[in-house]
Amino acid sequence: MTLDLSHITLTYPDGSSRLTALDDVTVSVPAGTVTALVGPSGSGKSSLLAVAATLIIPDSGRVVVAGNDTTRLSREELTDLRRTSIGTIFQQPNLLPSLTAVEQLQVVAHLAGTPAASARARGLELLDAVGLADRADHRPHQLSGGQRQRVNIARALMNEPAVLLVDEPTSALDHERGAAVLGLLTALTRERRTATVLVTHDRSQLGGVDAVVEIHDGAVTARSELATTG
Ligand SMILES: Nc1ncnc2c1ncn2[C@@H]1O[C@H](COP(=O)(O)OP(=O)(O)OP(=O)(O)O)[C@@H](O)[C@H]1O
Repeated sequence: MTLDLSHITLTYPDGSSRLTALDDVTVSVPAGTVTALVGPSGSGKSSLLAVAATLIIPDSGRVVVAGNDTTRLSREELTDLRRTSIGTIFQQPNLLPSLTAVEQLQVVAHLAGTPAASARARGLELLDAVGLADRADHRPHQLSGGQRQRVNIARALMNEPAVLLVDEPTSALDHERGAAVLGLLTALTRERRTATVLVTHDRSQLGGVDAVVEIHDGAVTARSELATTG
């Protein structure tokens, strides 16, 4: 398993008491597969993703990323793990307006200490993998919404993460572009062997995923394994 969340409980302050956002949630995601996390608004999906990203430390439970038990890591080691092993893709691409597509990717590699020439080569390779080889020198305002989300996906893969965390990546796209982005995410998950978690409201988007975990009021209420090719 490349991502193991076991017995995660998370509470938030709520006036004089606490609100239980996650209640003993266990999810394991093998390399090369996509697990969809579905559930109504407020059910705890984003909280679980933030726990998996090691951005929120749960009250109890264990988060193991690429074999690293994160509860045992120092703050510096966690930062390092996030940079090297976890890719995140959120609803809005959040690209830097003044940088070209390939430069968006190079920044990530630069922060991880990769030499500039190899970062550019890898950036171009990834833009090719997401179908944007001919848009490498375009800035965000020169790209469509779907193309911006593809740059975002390529950027998340720049440091070869073991874990890919994806939150509603198609919410800003029409159905056709959304389906294309999801198809791409599934294909890249298989090809690059990431353990991918996909948060979605939309059940029509579950076609290519390997497993579905349903969450209600912070607890897992159903799980199903679909065709696994990973
Ligand atoms: N920082 C916070 N402080 C207090 N309560 C929070 C905080 N973040 C989330 N919550 C609460 O925790 C519960 C789970 O929220 P979460 O954002 O994880 O749900 P979600 O399933 O991702 O919802 P949505 O689909 O609307 O994004 C909700 O009741 C929410 O109000």
